[in-house]
Amino acid sequence: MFRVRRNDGEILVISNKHVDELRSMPEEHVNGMDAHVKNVCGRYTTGDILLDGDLPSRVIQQKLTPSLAATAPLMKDELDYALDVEFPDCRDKWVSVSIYELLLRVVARVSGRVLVGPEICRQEEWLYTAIHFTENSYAIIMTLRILPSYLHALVGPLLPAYWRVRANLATAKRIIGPVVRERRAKEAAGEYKKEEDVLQWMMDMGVGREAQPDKLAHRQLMLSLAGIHTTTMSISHAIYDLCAHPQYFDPLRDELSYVIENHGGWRRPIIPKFRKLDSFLRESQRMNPPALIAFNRVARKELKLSDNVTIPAGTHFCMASDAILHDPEILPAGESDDPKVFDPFRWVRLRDESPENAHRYQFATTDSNSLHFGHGKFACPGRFFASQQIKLILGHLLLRYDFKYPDGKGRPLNMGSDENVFPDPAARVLMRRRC
Ligand code: HEM
Repeated sequence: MFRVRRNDGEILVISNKHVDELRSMPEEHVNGMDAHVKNVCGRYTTGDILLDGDLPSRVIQQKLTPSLAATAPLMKDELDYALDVEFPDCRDKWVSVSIYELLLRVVARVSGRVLVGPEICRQEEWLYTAIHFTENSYAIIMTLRILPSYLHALVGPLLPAYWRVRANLATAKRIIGPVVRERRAKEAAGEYKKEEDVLQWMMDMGVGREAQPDKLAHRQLMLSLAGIHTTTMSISHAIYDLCAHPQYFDPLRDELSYVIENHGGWRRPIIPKFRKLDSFLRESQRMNPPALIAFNRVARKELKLSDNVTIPAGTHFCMASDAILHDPEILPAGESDDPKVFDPFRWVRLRDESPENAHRYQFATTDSNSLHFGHGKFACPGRFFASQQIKLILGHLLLRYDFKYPDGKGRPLNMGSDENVFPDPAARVLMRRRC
């Protein structure tokens, strides 16, 4: 157990042997949202809405995740459109691109189809707002974190990004509010076949204030913050890893082609059958995690853990998710004993080893050692959707394009800011159309 000092406060890093007793404690004792709101400087980024109920998580768990197979064809249609409008013409020639920047807009479009629905997901103003809300929020977070907390109230409102976030919120309300009201009016008139999207499910499941159009718009921005850049980073890392280890292009493409041909094509529920791709993504995330720490929680009460460890009330604590998956005692054996070696099919080999492993070790599976999506009550509810979206997009890219680094270039070093890890967004790769 040790403390990490950030300028805005201390975080206690505790052993993951405590995960199982902590993950099921009531949220009045151990709270994930308190830690998120602190991490995203909620008062200044408007992220404090996360403390105002858990409507998005309920909707994702109860409606989106069970409907993943049904949403896949909608996402596929939006992806085909997005690739046509966003990707460059690279037939018969190699073209240099910032794959991160291209993917950001593709992910905003494809996830938008399922989150905000067909009326909104192609509106340029929405795409701009959904993407820039996160960038403006991080500009606030990273500036304020340089300062001690007692200066935040003074400095926060002086930051241009503070006002840009509020402008993004006003735009989201202006775009989403009329759609909510129109859907409700049509429903009242009995002439509306409900859309199958998160906006509609939030309209249906929201209770009291939660269902107000302005609140729904704000929640949609928070979902953009939770899902667009994170998903883009995972796909970018995977492409950077593939270009650094090009011997894995063929096995992944063979699996994709085999499954598509033998299981009815992209419109059928084939994505869970991409087992090598799943394993590759999990290993890529192990090597390039979203953050060095995870399972951020705040103790709302003093916690007495089973081995007499006491965590005082008010403590922000977390676990060293990156170090855990680089610990040779913990990481399951792979082709090498060295945890620094990238072994993308180690997880699918483990899954094939025994029937009880069949559903373990997947990209979206969390356990006490695999914490990059959190674990337990506050674990990322969107991870199954993210997994589907990443495989859909990456699968299409691998079959449609070749990728490589420019001559003399290799994998760009990851970038970091406090605990967060990012792929270099400006790094360039070359791409060429294959078919
Ligand atoms: C690779 C992509 C993603 C990563 C790495 C990621 C990671 C995380 C992590 C680490 C947490 C905190 C878990 C905890 O405290 O135990 C979280 C929370 C959450 N995630 Fe994700 N996530 C991803 C994609 C998504 C997507 C696509 C959605 C939405 C559809 C989503 C929705 C949420 C929500 C609603 C929360 C709860 C906190 C909040 O509202 O911000 N995530 N995610």
